[in-house]
Amino acid sequence: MSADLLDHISRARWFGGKGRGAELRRVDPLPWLTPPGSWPAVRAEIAEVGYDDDTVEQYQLLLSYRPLGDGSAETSRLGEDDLPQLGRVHRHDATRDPEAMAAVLRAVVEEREVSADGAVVRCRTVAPHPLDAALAPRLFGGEQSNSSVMYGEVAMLKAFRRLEPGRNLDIEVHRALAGDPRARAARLHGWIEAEWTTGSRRHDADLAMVVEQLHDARDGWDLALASCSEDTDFTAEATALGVALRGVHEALAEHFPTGELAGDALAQTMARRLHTAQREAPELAAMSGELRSVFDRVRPLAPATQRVHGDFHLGQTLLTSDGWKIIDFEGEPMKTMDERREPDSPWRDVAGLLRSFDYAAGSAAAAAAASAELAGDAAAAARSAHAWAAACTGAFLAGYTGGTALAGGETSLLAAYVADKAVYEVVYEVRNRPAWVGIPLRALERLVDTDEERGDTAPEHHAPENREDR
Ligand SMILES: Nc1ncnc2c1ncn2[C@@H]1O[C@H](COP(=O)(O)OP(=O)(O)O)[C@@H](O)[C@H]1O
Ligand SMILES: O=P(O)(O)O[C@H]1O[C@H](CO)[C@@H](O[C@H]2O[C@H](CO)[C@@H](O)[C@H](O)[C@H]2O)[C@H](O)[C@H]1O
Repeated sequence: MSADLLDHISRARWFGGKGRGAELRRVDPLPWLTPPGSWPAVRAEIAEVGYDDDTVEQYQLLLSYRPLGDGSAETSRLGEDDLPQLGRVHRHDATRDPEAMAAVLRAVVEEREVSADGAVVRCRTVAPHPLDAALAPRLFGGEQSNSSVMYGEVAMLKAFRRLEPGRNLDIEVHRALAGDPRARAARLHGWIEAEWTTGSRRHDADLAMVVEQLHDARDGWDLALASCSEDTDFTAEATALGVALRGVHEALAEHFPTGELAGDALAQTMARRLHTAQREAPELAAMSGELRSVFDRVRPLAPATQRVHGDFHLGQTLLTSDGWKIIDFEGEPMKTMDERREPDSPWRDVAGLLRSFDYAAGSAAAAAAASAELAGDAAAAARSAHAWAAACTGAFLAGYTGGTALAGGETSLLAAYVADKAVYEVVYEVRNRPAWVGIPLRALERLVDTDEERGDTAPEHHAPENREDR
């Protein structure tokens, strides 16, 4: 196994196992996506990474190989190798090698299906599609957990890095919603799937998806943070985002199974998540009694369930020339695939976005406090940021509900999901961005205080009892 591959993985932005004692156990090459004799030769290779705690993860390496001295760019070069089929070659990260990514698109457009040594890779398209092998590839340089490449102004290919068995959730949802005008999601144009064997184990996973490229797409988080920092009105955007989420939920409810959740079980799951979270964030213990009361209020309810986004936040929204679009339907990264597929209450997504407005406020207030000019007036900056978030919350809920006030049961459900999401965020921040952990912790403290004062947990809006529980 080549040392350059471990180096490539451990430095990559998409590698989730940093600092966990990762060991590269094996690398299994899949069949070539390119025809014999063509350069660069491109294929996916599956890296199995093991950790100290005995867990194992599989990552996709998308690699291209070129003859030595072919003058190719050094920026994408990872190392050198001797391959039986190719001889002495340079190995490149294909996602940084435009010719390689052009070859990948050609394989998709031609719906190529290749097999070797018991492994198979199938490229699929969804008709009608605008894909054309001549579209020029351009690496997407933004923040992300996979690797995306844009093709002309038409399509985006997202190569999944950490592989999960079976159908990828993003593909599953985009495929189901394709053509539904309520969906506010990019259209699915194609995907690449694979099956292979390691030892006696058979694996199957999706390697990549190709979707419609959204134009003039501005990231919802960036827009909201800028608006909050400058204290401009974001309520029209928030209302439109509520309308967009409602459309997506209506479409998801039609295309995936629906059901009902026992309130008791929901309260128990949330309480269990809180209990587990306290191991990593002992600060939660001081408010766990009050938070349990918030969860207990959903016990008498029987909320309707359906497929939801599952990890909805401003970073999963894009404001495009065609209005708001919602992306990344892969659910919460800390849940198992089965958990992420489970029908859930749509209030989970509503709560996710409310938490995101609070994050924008927390982040803007922290930046204001840190800036020299405003240091003297940090409390005023925080008040203004929280007033901004409260206005966005009201506007978003109005868009989502069509202006109908929430019923008591809905208010309790929403408050429980808001608290549950903030508990999740505390753990997420402890693990990934310890400097941010104060944002969800302060939100939980406020929620608990408000709950004690009011005897309920309405997130800053009225809740007359005039709607059925959804
Ligand atoms: N269909 C699209 N068209 C244009 N840009 C997109 C599209 N989908 C996602 N993006 C851009 O890619 C970024 C990462 O997308 P995301 O689906 O969250 O990737 P990841 O799963 O790798 O984190 C988004 O923030 C957005 O800027
Ligand atoms: O986008 P991912 O699916 O990887 O989601 C994870 O990371 C998010 C951070 O990038 C995290 O979101 C939290 O921080 C956001 C600001 O950076 C904020 O808008 C969200 O409301 C907050 O939850 C998300 O929770 C996590 O699953």
